[in-house]
Amino acid sequence: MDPDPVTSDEPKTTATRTTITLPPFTLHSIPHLGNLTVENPIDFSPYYHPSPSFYLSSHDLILRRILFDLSSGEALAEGDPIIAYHRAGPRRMIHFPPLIVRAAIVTCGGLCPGLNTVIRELVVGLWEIYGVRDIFGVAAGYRGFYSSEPIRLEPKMVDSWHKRGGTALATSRGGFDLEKIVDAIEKQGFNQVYVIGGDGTMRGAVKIFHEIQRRKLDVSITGIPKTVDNDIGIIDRSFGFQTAVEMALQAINAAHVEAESAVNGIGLVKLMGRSTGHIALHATLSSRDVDCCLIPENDFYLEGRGGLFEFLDQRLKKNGHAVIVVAEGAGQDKIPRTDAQKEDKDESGNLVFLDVGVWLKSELNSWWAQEHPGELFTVKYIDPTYMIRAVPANAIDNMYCTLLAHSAIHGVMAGYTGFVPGPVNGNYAYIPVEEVAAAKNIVDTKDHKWAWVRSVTNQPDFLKI
Ligand SMILES: Nc1ncnc2c1ncn2[C@@H]1O[C@H](COP(=O)(O)OP(=O)(O)OP(=O)(O)O)[C@@H](O)[C@H]1O
Ligand SMILES: O=P(O)(O)OC[C@H]1O[C@](O)(CO)[C@@H](O)[C@@H]1O
Ligand SMILES: [Mg+2]
Repeated sequence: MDPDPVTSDEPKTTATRTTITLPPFTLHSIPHLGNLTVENPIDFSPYYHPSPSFYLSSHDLILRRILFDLSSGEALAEGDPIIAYHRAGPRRMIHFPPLIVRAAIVTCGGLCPGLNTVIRELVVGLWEIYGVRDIFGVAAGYRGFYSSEPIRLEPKMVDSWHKRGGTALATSRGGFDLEKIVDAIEKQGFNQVYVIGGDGTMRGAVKIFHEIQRRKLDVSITGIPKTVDNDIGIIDRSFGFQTAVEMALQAINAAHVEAESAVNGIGLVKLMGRSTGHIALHATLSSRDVDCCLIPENDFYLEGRGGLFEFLDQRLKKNGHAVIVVAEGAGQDKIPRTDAQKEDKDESGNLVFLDVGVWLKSELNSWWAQEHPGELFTVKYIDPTYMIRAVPANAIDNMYCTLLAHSAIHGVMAGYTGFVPGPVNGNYAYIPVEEVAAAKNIVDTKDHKWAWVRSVTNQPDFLKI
C-alpha cells in the first residue's frame, strides 16, 4: 500500500516560501478640534462594561486596499501608496462635554431607504450613549439652515422613524448659500453638524468645513454618505442600495411575466442610476431573467451587426421574449435633445435626463415595424423610479444605518471633524470628507463582476465591428 501522502515522513518535494515586504502605508488622518479633557460617559453607564479593547485610538487603522498584484511591485512602491484611515468607534477621552452639545442634523439631495433610520439613530445615540439633550433637525436640506427654525428632536419623537421611508426632516436640492449656512450655524450655537447626503452634499460639506475652520469655530462637521445610486467612492457601498436592488427585482419580475405572456414580448425596466449602473447591474445579477443590462459606463448601439436590435431578434427567435434593464443615465447621448433640453439642470446643477425607457420603447417599436411588418410584438415598459427608493430600509440596511450613525457620533464627540464615517473592506473608518467628495464609484466593466453579468445575460459587448 502507498504511504499516506499527508502523514508520511518522506518529504515528496522541497517547498519554499517567498516573503515579500509591502511598502509602508500612508495614513490619511482627519482633522481634530484638540482638547481631549472629558472622560467618555460610556465609562459611567450602568449598561456598558467596556473591556480594555473597547475604546479605539488614533493608532487603530484600516487599510483601503487589501488586494495586490505583486507582479508590478515597483509601481506599487512608487506611485501607488497604500492608504490607511483611522478606525471608527468610541474614544476613551472626548472633546465635547455632552451638556454643551447643540447638534444639528440635515438631509440633502434625493431620497434613499434608511434616511429616517440614520436620523433616528443619531438622536437616540447622542441622547442615550452620550447624554446629549439639545438635538435639532434642520428642515428641507441646506436651505433649511437659514430659511426655517430648527426642530427639536428627542428619542420619543423619533422612536418609530426607522419604519418609514423618506426623510421626516424633508430634503431638497439647491439652496446652498455658504455664508448664510455658516452664519446660521453660529447664530443657532450648533457645535455638531451631521450632514446626510450624496456626492453633491459632500462637496457642500467640504465648503462648510473650510468656512468653519476659517472662522475658527469649535464646531465639528461630519458627512454621512447617502446615495441610492451607490456612486460614492471609497466606502464599500452606501446605505439603502441593497433595499433599492430588492425593490427593483419586483419590477423585473413583472416585466418578465408580461414579456413571457406575450408573442414576441419585450419587458423593459428603467432603474435609477444617474451616472453609474450599480442598481441595474446588481438587480440583473440577482434576477437572472434579464437578457440585457444597459448602464452608463458601457456604451451601446441599436442597429447593425453586434447591436441591440440584432441581439433581441435572436433572443425573440430563441425564447419568444426578452427582458431589458436600463439605467436611467445610459444612452443619454443618443436621445435627441432640443437646445433647451441640453441646458436643463435641476436646482443642484445636475443635468436633467430624458427618459431612456420611453425613447428605447419607441425605437424598438419602429425597428420591429420595419423589420417584421405585420408580426405581433409588444414592449411593456415599467418605470419604477421612485418606488425603489421611497421605501423603508430592509433589515441589513437598517443595521448598517445604525452603525453609520453611531460611528459618526463617536467621531464627532471625540472632536474629529471634516470626516465621513463608512465601511472600508468590512470595517468602519473615518475618511477625510474632501477625499470622499472627490471620489466616484463607477461600475468597472473590465472586472469580474461585469464579466459575471455577461455570463448571466450573454449579451453583446457592443464593440463596433
Ligand atoms: N459643488 C457643490 N458645492 C456646494 N454645494 C453643493 C455642490 N454640489 C451640490 N451641492 C449642494 O448639495 C445638496 C445636494 O446635492 P445634490 O442635489 O446633487 O444631491 P446629492 O447630495 O448628490 O444626493 P443624490 O445625488 O444621491 O440625490 C444641494 O443642496 C446642492 O446645492
Ligand atoms: O427626481 P429627483 O428627486 O431629483 O431624484 C432623481 C435622482 O436622484 C437619484 O435617485 C440619486 O441621485 C438619481 O438616481 C436620480 O436621477
Ligand atoms: Mg448626487
